Amino acid sequence: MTASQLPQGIFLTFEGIDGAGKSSHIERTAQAFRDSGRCVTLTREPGGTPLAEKLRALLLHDAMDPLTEALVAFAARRDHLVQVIEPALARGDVVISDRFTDATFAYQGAGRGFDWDKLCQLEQLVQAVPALEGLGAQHPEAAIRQPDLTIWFDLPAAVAAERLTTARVPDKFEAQPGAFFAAVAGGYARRAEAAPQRFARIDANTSREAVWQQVADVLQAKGWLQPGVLA
Ligand SMILES: Nc1ncnc2c1ncn2[C@@H]1O[C@H](COP(=O)(O)OP(=O)(O)O)[C@@H](O)[C@H]1O
Ligand SMILES: Cc1cn([C@H]2C[C@H](O)[C@@H](COP(=O)(O)OP(=O)(O)O)O2)c(=O)[nH]c1=O
Repeated sequence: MTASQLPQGIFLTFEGIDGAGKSSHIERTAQAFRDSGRCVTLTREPGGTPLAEKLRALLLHDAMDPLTEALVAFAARRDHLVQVIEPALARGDVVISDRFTDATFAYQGAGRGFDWDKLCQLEQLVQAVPALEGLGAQHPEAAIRQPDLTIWFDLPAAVAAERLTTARVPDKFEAQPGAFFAAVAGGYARRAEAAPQRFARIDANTSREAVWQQVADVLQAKGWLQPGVLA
């Protein structure tokens, strides 16, 4: 199959505070794309490559200042982009990542208070990829790799905290107080406001099936999936 015969790759990210419900729907989303005949690369951040997974362990468990956290997160992202995401998109895969750069803005920016403009500089540096070189002249936002769609599971921090009390042993971030997650949620809202064409907000404060129906409606509205595979 020549390059021109490959399907157009799709880059889809799931975002939201810990406990918002991302993991509960990401595999079902991947399977819906597989059932529609697409190859899927299902991945996560921080992580997705052996090196990025080592950096994940440091990020989730070692004490760091916000700049250090941001640099570790973006270092993991660069390896993830180069080793996994870009090759998968070039093959025409549907890449579904549990978290991406919006999480860095939400957690290190809004949650930890790190400078938003400096995060934008890191975003421009790390997400510049050969496939998009030269596109920035006409459309600056097209100059770097960004998700085609970000599904944002929006949930009040207090509800997320209730869901997590028995769910799992908390990592460094999950052990943060409620006010931290309220700030993180605000960070996601700020990113969504700045890029409304890229974000689809899901009201995650409802039943699993009602959340799934919202996800299915978004994917169907994009024309990426037909109703039959979303049952
Ligand atoms: N719609 C929902 N209503 C109630 N509990 C939920 C819902 N969705 C997920 N959960 C539960 O909340 C916890 C966190 O869900 P998870 O999908 O792991 O969230 P995330 O991946 O965003 O951290 C899990 O125990 C999960 O079973
Ligand atoms: C991608 C990313 C994640 N994080 C945080 C958010 C989460 O608390 C944590 C990743 O954990 P999470 O995605 O919730 O995985 P799990 O379901 O295994 O807990 O890392 C950042 O602080 N910055 C980032 O750039």
